[in-house]
Amino acid sequence: MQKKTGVAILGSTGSIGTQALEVIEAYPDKFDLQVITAGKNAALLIEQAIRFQPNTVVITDESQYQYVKDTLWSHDIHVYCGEAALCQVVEATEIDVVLTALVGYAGLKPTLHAIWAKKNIALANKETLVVAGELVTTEAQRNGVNIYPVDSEHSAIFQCLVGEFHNKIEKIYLTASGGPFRGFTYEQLQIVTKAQALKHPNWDMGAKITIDSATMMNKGLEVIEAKWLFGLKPEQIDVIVHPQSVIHSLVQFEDGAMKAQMGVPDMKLPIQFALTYPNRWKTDFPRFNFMDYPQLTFQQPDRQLFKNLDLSYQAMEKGGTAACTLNAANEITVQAFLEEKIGFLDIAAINERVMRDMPVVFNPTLDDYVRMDKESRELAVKNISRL
Ligand SMILES: NC(=O)C1=CN([C@@H]2O[C@H](COP(=O)(O)OP(=O)(O)OC[C@H]3O[C@@H](n4cnc5c(N)ncnc54)[C@H](OP(=O)(O)O)[C@@H]3O)[C@@H](O)[C@H]2O)C=CC1
Ligand SMILES: CC(=O)[C@@H](O)[C@H](O)COP(=O)(O)O
Ligand SMILES: [Mn+2]
Repeated sequence: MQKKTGVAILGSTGSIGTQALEVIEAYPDKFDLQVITAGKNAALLIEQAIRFQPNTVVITDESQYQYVKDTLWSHDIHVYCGEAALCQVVEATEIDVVLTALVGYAGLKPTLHAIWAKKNIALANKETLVVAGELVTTEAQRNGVNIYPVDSEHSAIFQCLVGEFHNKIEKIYLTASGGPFRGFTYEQLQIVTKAQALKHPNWDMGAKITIDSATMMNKGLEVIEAKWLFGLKPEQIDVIVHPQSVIHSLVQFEDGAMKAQMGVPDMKLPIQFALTYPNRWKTDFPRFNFMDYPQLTFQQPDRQLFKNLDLSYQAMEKGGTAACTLNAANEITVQAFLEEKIGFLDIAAINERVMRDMPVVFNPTLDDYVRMDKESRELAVKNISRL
């Protein structure tokens, strides 16, 4: 009998995490769920732990540790809490692959620890590569670790590259839905609400990425993610708005041939492929029906109105800690928008100011990233208080 794949899911209570559990549940004889973790949602973590009986659970929010531990006392499950625990639990011998489904900068250190422990990574947490792509990809190479993309666009590119890894990429096109505010004017964007911004036209996702999609920062983060995953230069990465989100992205090779990967917008397929590469396992995921999509359309993104996309290209061109700064500012401004402390257009405006005013450290160490993340957050908070 073939050995089961030992899996750790960091962020099992989120949108990607819960869908990953559906994938795991469909193959009980092939996956061995070792670790699940949550930020604050203790109730769901407990429910998942009882259902899936992993070896270990972590609740990052320390105030909920006793509750989780007491509730799971009769189960043979290790319970830990805090950020440091995330970095430790990924190192367990039984784990083959770590799915990074937590959101934001919090993903960086656990991912690095998993890489240092020589675990393959199924990467949903794009911020890890945005913040520290240089360090993370170097460490992955040094440790012989594969990083399999989960993000739908990067999974699409990766699927197009299977059997083509020896061929040179001329260019890739990342498709963007354009978000809920595609086609809006400046005046309209001035008065959009949090509730409107949280309504993505095609995908049901966590709050932070949904706001990022609305500001097109998500596409900017994905451009940087693609640079590191596929070793591309900025001019080899283009963004095309495709409102239907059916073509998940495209690769153009040196002979001019283009390959695209398409399907209904459903994250379970990219999650599963990241866990089963190079194999495809039979699923009952929804199938594509051409008659549901009589027209697939394309347009240029509006880079003047959706400034975050350009800021991401600028950060990528600058290199060093520039993207770490942009990401930090964006995490603060998105949270402030979600708390209704700033308006929609303030997000990109403050991100731009923080990028302009923060120095850039080149050839950064992990300590440099940690410091620049902290200082960039502080500067973003200062900018918000000045509004
Ligand atoms: N959702 C999607 O379809 C897609 C998501 N992604 C990327 O995947 C990642 C996850 O996104 P998504 O699932 O939507 O996000 P969610 O907000 O739905 O879930 C985030 C998860 O991370 C946990 N978490 C949040 N903050 C922390 C923290 N500081 N420390 C530890 N754990 C934390 C949450 O725990 P809790 O809820 O218990 O507090 C939850 O389990 C993001 O980087 C996103 O950009 C990429 C492509 C598509
Ligand atoms: C599902 C996924 O991968 C998201 O990143 C999605 O692509 C967001 O949509 P936007 O194209 O609107 O950013
Ligand atoms: Mn995506």
